[in-house]
Amino acid sequence: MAIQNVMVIGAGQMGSGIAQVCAQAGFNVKLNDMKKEAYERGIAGITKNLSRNVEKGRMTEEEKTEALNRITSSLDLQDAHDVDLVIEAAVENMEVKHSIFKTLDEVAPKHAILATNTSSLPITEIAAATNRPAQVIGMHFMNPVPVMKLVEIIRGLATTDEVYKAVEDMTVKLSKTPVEVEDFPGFVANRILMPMINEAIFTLQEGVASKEDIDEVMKLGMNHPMGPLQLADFIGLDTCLYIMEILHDGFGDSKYRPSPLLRKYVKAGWLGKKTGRGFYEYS
Ligand SMILES: CC(=O)CC(=O)SCCNC(=O)CCNC(=O)[C@H](O)C(C)(C)COP(=O)(O)OP(=O)(O)OC[C@H]1O[C@@H](n2cnc3c(N)ncnc32)[C@H](O)[C@@H]1OP(=O)(O)O
Ligand SMILES: NC(=O)C1=CN([C@@H]2O[C@H](COP(=O)(O)OP(=O)(O)OC[C@H]3O[C@@H](n4cnc5c(N)ncnc54)[C@H](OP(=O)(O)O)[C@@H]3O)[C@@H](O)[C@H]2O)C=CC1
Repeated sequence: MAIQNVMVIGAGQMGSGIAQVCAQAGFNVKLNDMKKEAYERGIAGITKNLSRNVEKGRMTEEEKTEALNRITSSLDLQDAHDVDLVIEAAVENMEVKHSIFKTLDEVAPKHAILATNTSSLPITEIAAATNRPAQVIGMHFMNPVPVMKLVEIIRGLATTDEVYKAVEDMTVKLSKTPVEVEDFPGFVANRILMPMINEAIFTLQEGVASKEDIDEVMKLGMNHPMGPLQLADFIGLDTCLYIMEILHDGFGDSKYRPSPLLRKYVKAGWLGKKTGRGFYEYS
């Protein structure tokens, strides 16, 4: 199954990173979002990252221009009519993903693979919105996409070996390392990472230490590159809350209950770095 034309849905922090690495690897990319401003923000971030690569001698100015020329803007899902692979990276919400996958199933060519970058939502349930569940798969990149090596690949109940292999090959072409994971709440990455972040938020809520000190303990004590509260801000507190709710619902175990402080911040619109304020403030 040859993949050349890719559509990435959602030009936020994950979608723009995915579009960047696909374009750098030689794929033609349509970067779709509902708003032109979101696309423009996404492409500005990609341009900045590629310019940094040129400055650092990792690519030439010509290669940068070629990569940018491979990315085109899309504001309409109908543009999926000629793609081989879609990687959906819109908001972490089942209703939104169902609606996107339903439309994609109607529009995309019969052979096209429909992948989702969901952090935690069941692939099998997303696939059920389509008439091609055999061609639906999870392709879970890590943030920041251009830097992080891992992609969790998650099969839905019906995903075929051929589709798995095509996505695995594509991941290697993107210079990433694929790891196969079963369709279980939070997969592997977030089943382990997110309870740690949630526990750090409970630790803050209970006044055990300041946010800076909680982060310092994990950075200096465990050699984590970022403390858990800084990482939560980086991921997005809305996404962290969605993931905890999926774990809580999926396992029915109270150990996954989201911290009330996390809920409060999300209700306040303090979503982390992307909104300028979360546990920390960003200018
Ligand atoms: C929620 C989910 O579903 C799954 C997830 O993704 S969970 C989140 C997983 N990600 C992590 O855990 C990230 C943890 N943090 C880190 O690894 C590091 O702090 C970091 C890579 C983000 C930054 O590294 P750092 O050494 O602290 O800072 P810095 O020196 O500025 O950056 C290192 C390199 O990464 C690049 N970089 C940092 N942020 C970047 C971004 N957002 N986009 C592109 N490149 C970025 C920098 O440009 C720099 O590259 P050079 O080699 O050109 O210098
Ligand atoms: N943040 C992280 O660390 C990681 C996130 N993920 C997953 O990636 C996905 C995206 O997350 P992230 O990039 O952080 O989120 P962002 O909020 O940064 O970006 C999401 C983008 O998708 C847009 N969008 C929302 N609905 C639609 C739609 N129907 N069609 C097209 N675009 C849409 C949003 O527009 P608007 O803002 O206008 O709503 C926004 O521009 C989520 O499923 C998340 O769980 C996976 C790995 C890591």
